[in-house]
Amino acid sequence: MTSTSSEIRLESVRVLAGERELLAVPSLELTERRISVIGPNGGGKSTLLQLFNGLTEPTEGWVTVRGLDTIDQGRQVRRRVGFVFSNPAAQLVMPTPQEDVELSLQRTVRDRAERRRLAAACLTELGIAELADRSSHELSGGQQQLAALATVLIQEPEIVVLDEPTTLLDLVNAERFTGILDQLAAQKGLQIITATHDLQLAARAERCLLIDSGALHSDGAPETVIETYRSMAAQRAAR
Ligand SMILES: Nc1ncnc2c1ncn2[C@@H]1O[C@H](COP(=O)(O)OP(=O)(O)OP(=O)(O)O)[C@@H](O)[C@H]1O
Repeated sequence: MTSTSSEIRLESVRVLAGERELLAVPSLELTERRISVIGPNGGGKSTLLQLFNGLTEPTEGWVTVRGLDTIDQGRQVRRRVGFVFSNPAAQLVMPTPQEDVELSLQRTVRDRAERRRLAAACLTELGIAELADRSSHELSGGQQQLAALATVLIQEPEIVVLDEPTTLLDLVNAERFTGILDQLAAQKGLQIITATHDLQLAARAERCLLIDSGALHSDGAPETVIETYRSMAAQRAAR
């Protein structure tokens, strides 16, 4: 895995659905290792995240990842940017976690025995070796979330984007998952970008973005941005 810092840039971006504007970001540059994205339901967090690997195409403007255009050079971008969805079942398509992780290696590792070895090592590193050959459908939401993360990490992305990764996790597993993200950023040098309603998780980032009504409302140190979000929520609840 790379240990150099990554960089995502947005310039004059607008995302429209028909006439409706879902997101507008005049200019944004993301270089920090840990970034959290918070904000009210429907504010545009997922839309923003999906711009980072070309899952969503900007209607206007452009998005680049380390100089690569997310649409024109989408394949190269997706090799660098792994995406973990909030619903892990969407990411687990094979009968078992072991097979799913092996599948992620199919294009890059030709030897089947090597794929098997690497997949097992990845599951072990995430502490879920014992789940390798269990039926994915029978795993708990939290176990599925870790298996889904394994299918992304095995591809050695430089950037990992996670859309509400801890919603299915109990306190112990949320804490464990968060520890794994900390480690990936600190030890492996990955850039980790997480959209979350878990403000404790959001606070662990170096930088926090507050997205509201399709716009970047606030951007800075997590404690400041989270405080802004709390005040905004309190005002709206009082209306
Ligand atoms: N494909 C689409 N077509 C039309 N509207 C969309 C589409 N995807 C999202 N939206 C709308 O865009 C807005 C932003 O949605 P988005 O999922 O980005 O918000 P979010 O901040 O991630 O919300 P949540 O916290 O509820 O997950 C919402 O009003 C949503 O209904």
